[in-house]
Amino acid sequence: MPSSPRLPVLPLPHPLILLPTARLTFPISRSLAEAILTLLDDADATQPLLAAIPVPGPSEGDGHDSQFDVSSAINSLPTYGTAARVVRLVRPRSSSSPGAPRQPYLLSLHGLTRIRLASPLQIDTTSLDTLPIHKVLYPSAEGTPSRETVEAFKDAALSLLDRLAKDSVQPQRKDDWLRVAALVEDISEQRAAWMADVLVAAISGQYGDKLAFLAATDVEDRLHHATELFVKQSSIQEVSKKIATAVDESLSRQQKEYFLRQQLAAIQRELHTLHNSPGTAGPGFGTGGATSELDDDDQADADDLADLRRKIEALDVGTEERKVGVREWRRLKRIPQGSVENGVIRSYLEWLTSVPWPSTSTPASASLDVLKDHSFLTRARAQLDADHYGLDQIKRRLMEYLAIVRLRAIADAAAATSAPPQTEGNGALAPASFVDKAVSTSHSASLQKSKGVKGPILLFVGPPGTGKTSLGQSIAKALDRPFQRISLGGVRDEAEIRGHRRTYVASGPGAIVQALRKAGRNDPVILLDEVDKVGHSNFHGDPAAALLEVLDPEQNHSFNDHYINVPIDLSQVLFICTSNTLDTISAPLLDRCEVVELSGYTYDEKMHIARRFLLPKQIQANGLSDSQLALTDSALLHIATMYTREAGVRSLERAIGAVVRYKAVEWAEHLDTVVAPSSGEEGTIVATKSNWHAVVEEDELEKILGIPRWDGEEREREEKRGIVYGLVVTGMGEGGILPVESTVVPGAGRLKLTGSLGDVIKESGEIALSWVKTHAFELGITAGRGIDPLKVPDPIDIHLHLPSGAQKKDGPSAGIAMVCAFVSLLSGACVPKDIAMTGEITLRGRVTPVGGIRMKVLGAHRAQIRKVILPWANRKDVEHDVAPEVRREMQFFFVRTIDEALEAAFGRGALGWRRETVLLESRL
Ligand SMILES: Nc1ncnc2c1ncn2[C@@H]1O[C@H](COP(=O)(O)OP(=O)(O)OP(=O)(O)O)[C@@H](O)[C@H]1O
Repeated sequence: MPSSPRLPVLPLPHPLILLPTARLTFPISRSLAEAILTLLDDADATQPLLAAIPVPGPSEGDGHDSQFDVSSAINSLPTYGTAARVVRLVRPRSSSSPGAPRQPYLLSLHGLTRIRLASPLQIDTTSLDTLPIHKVLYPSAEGTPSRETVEAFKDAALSLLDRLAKDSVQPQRKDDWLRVAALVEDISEQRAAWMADVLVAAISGQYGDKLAFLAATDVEDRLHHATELFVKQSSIQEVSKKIATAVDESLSRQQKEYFLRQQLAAIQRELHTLHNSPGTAGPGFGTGGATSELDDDDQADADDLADLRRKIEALDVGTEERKVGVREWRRLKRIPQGSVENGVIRSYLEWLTSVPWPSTSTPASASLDVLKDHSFLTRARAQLDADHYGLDQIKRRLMEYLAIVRLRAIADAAAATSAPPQTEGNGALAPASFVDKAVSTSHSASLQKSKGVKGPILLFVGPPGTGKTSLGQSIAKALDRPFQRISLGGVRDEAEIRGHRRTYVASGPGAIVQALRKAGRNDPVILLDEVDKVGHSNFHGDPAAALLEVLDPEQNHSFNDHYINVPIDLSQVLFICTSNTLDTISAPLLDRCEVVELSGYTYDEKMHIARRFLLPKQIQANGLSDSQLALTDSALLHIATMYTREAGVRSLERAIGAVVRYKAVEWAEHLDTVVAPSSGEEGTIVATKSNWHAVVEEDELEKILGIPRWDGEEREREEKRGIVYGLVVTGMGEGGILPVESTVVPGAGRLKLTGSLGDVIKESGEIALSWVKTHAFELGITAGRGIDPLKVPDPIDIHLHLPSGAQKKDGPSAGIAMVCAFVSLLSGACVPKDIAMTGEITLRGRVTPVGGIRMKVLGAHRAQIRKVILPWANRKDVEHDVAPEVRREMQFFFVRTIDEALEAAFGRGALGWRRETVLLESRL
């Protein structure tokens, strides 16, 4: 070790640092190189020594020698550094071309030992051309570190070396680290400090940490610094390894999948050419070399993509749908084929392009031509008549509706033609056309149009099978537009109408978009079936609110399906709603609709419908002809009255279908038995008709349809104390009769009500009993005024029951039936079994009007009831709504008070009235 206390000082450019035992090569300026050359010359044979002093950056400066400041040219250097031997100075090669930049000189130093500058030194590090000679001190000889410090150092060093060896990709490097680890394990305590210098110089670490390590002259201190540095480096190494592995894994999975798919495609191509080459019949492929469209996946895929591209190109430039289509197409191209994301985007694009946008749908002129035609209304009427029997009022209403649709469309078209001409956009999907221009399009024109006056939205209300759906179909046929039906029964989730957002797995568009796609036009007739059964606000959103948006002419020109996520114009769609009842339809929805009531058919109408529509339809559907099957009128009526008792004709159609099928089987068996096996020609079938019974009589029906369902109903209906018949409308909108049964049980004057009754109907029961109690003396039930008939002579309870206990019942219209039941029960008089009644009562004894009269009267007629007691205020309903043939066959009593109702029910003088009553009877 040289003993000279003065050495030339070389500041190392930031962030270089030279530790004892390490070697460092770095570029220096020409002037500095010349200064070092002079040193070399002076030193003769020996290699000259330098004091290599690190020049810290601003962040590291303060920790050690605070005078250092890189921003100024004159810097105070730290007072610690390394004595280094100049190993080599490389002169740059002179360049052949004159203008080329000169290569720098390269200086190699070998660190020997730590030194300290005897006094602080100020130096200009930016323009250094001489090496200042300065007095240096060699720190005192190193001592031996403590055992614990050395152990901690070894542990940290070994774990770092182990990690470095593990993470090394090159085997040679791995071996090197392991060899160093072996050395560290065997190192003695005296050599630990030296080992620390070697290791810290060899690994990468933070500059600040290394500076601190260099500044530590005390051995113990130095080992602590080294231990810290190793621990820190180990964890950095571990984290970076983890990140690298994670990134690597995800990348390699994608790449692997991509390569495998490519290979698979290549193998399939090879196999395909192999099987298609002449003379090679592939084993196990059956068809030999024959090509099947199922084999050529690649081609089909390419065709699909080309088709998709064409469809996007067909969208109008500047429209939202086009912009989204183009954006998604670009994404599709970026994502590897076969990946999940690719499939998701593709199916989205397929949906997007299959929506009938104004630009891609049938031109509006086509449907306008139909409407403009002078014979439109006549043809529409003919269509309605051809599809439906009767329903005169409804057909008249529909004709009005169609006339409005026509006038509106013609007025809209006139307004559109007087608007300024539209600019046509370039439809090609060439890259240049991807730049969407803000051109006005036919889409925006249609948005404009839709702001015109709106026709009403029809709502057909009626029991099942009364022709609501088929009326919708007839309207579509009359308008020559596609018909789509959306069933809303049981829809609880808004997404079923509006679609799921694309973030959902397996998301898709809602019912409206699906119907539009099936229709293939933007102006179909869409029937929203069973709007009364759509769910209301819940945690799945509010389907009723979504429906409101669809039906609201102010909003539906930009309907937003969550999946498609591009506003869709529904203003050209004709919506028709159907429902069984009005009770459960939300008020805002009802507000947007115009109600058309279909109450049900009389037996007479059913006979006509059956003969003209249902029977021919079933005969044709079952492969027979008119000459092979006929039903007598009495047989048809028997089916309608004894096997079905519904407002509509669906069960009737089903029953007729059953009869036709039975006869079809008989006909087939008949053919088998009479046609000789040798004569299998057509002519022989005709010849056998002579002994075939084509006509179905009434008495055959039991054999075919089983025991009549309603046979015993009339017989079972009893004229019994405490029982009267009320009139009801079921939840399906169907009218009918319902017995009101009451009986006396021992008790304490209470009223017991059963039969799934709601609050309103229970209150009716209380009112009825109170009225009867109040008038018990006048009615001859009690011997004196003020006597409670439920307490005197014996304390009793009254139990009132409405059968079909599983069905919920509510409403006030059973009021008079309950009064009659109580009066009958307490007086002993009976109400004849052919009388049914409906009407709400008040405590003062008035009878107030009720709803559903038409359905109730028709239901009563079907149930063979011939006398009906109704509130006086419902007189007009009967006159207007009930068919004349039904009115002719029935007797109506319109009553204003309970007194009148009792007289009508029990008959004049049947009750022991203790006062004069006035009966206002009216017969229609
Ligand atoms: N007036 C009629 N003339 C001819 N056929 C009719 C008539 N009314 C109903 N039908 C026939 O009855 C069957 C049932 O009718 P449809 O399906 O339209 O009933 P709906 O009222 O829509 O019932 P739902 O409420 O259950 O949907 C159809 O085959 C229809 O053609």
